[in-house]
Amino acid sequence: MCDQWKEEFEYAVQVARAAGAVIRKAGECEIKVQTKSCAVDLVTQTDDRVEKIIIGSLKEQFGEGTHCFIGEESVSKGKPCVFTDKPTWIIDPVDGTTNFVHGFPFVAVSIAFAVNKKLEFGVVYSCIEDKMYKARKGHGAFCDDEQIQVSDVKDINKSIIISEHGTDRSPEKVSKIFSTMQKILRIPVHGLRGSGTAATNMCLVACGASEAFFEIGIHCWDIAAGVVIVREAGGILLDVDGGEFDLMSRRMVSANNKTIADRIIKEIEIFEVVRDDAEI
Ligand SMILES: O=P(O)(O)OC(CO)CO
Ligand SMILES: [Mg+2]
Repeated sequence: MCDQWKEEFEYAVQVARAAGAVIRKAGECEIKVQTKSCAVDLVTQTDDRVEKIIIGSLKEQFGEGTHCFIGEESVSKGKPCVFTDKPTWIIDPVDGTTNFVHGFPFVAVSIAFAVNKKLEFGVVYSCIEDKMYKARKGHGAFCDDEQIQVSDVKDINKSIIISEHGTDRSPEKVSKIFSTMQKILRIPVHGLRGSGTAATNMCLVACGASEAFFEIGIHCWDIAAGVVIVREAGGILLDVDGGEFDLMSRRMVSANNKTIADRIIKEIEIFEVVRDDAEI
């Protein structure tokens, strides 16, 4: 029982590594860029190709009938984002597409697996850095073969906090995002950072480089794998209002401990986003 999903986990690590190699190679050639929801929400042929490779490999290995798949590019092409109790793979083939397009060197493959809507394991392959972050429920979190742990800092004044700006440039949202960031900077914290990939940001919390990462507007595929990695590294997940974390809500605070999380939550200006599992 304790080794349940071990085979799936180990296969996911292999698939993520192979997918990362495809992304690295594609980055050496000319990248054709298209847009999705708005002018700054970018997608490339590599996103589509890598998602097909990942889902194809998983289907071949574990059968199409029993497992479900939520993939960023499939959903953006109209596949409903339905999260059921069935074994479900949640995949972001290229997290940090904008970074990939610009050659900004933080791009990750994110693969998570959930059963009964509970996340069982997560794999984040930061493929330019060649770092494999992975965690299985109850088995700890690792970067390559080294076990990782969140930072033990409790004093917000000694923290580095991560957040991102997202792709929604409506004046109201941009103003709330920057107002929150200003308030956090003025606490003061040691610094505000953002790698451009939510999956990598969560791994930076998991390995103790940052005390917290929060964002409103991220998607389940950006963070699902990171959620397991942060939890297994000893960190916590909360909603931006301090309530229970909900993977489909597009709102998240991940932190090394509750003291840091609560302090940040006090400053977050919340704005509305449409849930990932909303019926459209
Ligand atoms: O590059 P992607 O997959 O669009 O994801 C972004 C946020 O949505 C970075 O995490
Ligand atoms: Mg993403």
